[in-house]
Amino acid sequence: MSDRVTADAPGRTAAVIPAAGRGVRLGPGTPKALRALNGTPMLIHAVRAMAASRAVSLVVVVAPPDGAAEVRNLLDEHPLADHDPTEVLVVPGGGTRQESVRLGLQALTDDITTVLVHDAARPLVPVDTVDAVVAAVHDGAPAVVPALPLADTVKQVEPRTGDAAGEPEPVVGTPERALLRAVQTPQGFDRATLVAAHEKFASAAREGEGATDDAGLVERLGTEVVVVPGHEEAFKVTRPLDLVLAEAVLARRRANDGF
Ligand SMILES: Nc1ccn([C@@H]2O[C@H](COP(=O)(O)OP(=O)(O)OP(=O)(O)O)[C@@H](O)[C@H]2O)c(=O)n1
Ligand SMILES: C[C@](O)(CO)[C@H](O)COP(=O)(O)O
Repeated sequence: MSDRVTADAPGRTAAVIPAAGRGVRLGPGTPKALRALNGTPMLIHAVRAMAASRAVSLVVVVAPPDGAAEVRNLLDEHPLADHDPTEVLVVPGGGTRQESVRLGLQALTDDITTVLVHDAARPLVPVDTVDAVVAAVHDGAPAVVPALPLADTVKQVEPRTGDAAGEPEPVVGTPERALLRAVQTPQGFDRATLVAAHEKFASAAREGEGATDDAGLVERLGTEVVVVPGHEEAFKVTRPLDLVLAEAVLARRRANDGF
């Protein structure tokens, strides 16, 4: 457990964990957040990653819309350590990530002033990254994202749709890589800023014009978002090969730490 961030900031810090996705890109099966990594559901790893920060005293898990009871049972079967005071709530999610986060925000207690939003699909984020995000919010940034430089060159293309789907896509540009960052979670926010963004743009999600991350909504408000260093182990489990990588990271941790 890190001691970089202590509980002396004004108000409490909560983590909302959207875990309501199906995991279509991972392939058929159990909803992604409930699939096992080293025998433990991905969601449990993500909850433990948030609870590892001494700053986080409340976790709100956003379950699949019809899966809140199953997720509650799973959490009860995998309790946090005896001395860990973190409270864990479960609420049902929505049809998009944005909608799920909005529903999770509604479960926050009044004394929460700082909110992290962390994908269940990023189960291995190290506590130092969590604490760096919290520290930046406590230092006054209304919105903070952890991010890494890109390893690949990125091309902007003209997507092929309809009858042309599958045909080669014309390249229309190459953004300067040094100016790009691959954004991870947890993203951290002043609570009022994040809630205002989600309330203002709630209908955008329903109309297919939602944001793929929470900071994107805050940007639409015109509020500054800043970047802190992310971590390679905070990668998102999206496709089958990511499961192999996640198991390898856990094996390396076991070998290094004996946990
Ligand atoms: N309606 C949704 C969709 C996604 N998520 C959550 O948002 C996070 C990031 O989404 P992603 O990795 O895209 O997960 P899925 O939507 O499950 O994946 P896919 O797009 O492959 O179906 C995940 O923790 C996922 O559970 C959510 O809470 N509610
Ligand atoms: C929030 C996020 O993980 C930041 O990189 C990402 O945008 C989630 O995207 P997805 O489409 O839900 O995979």
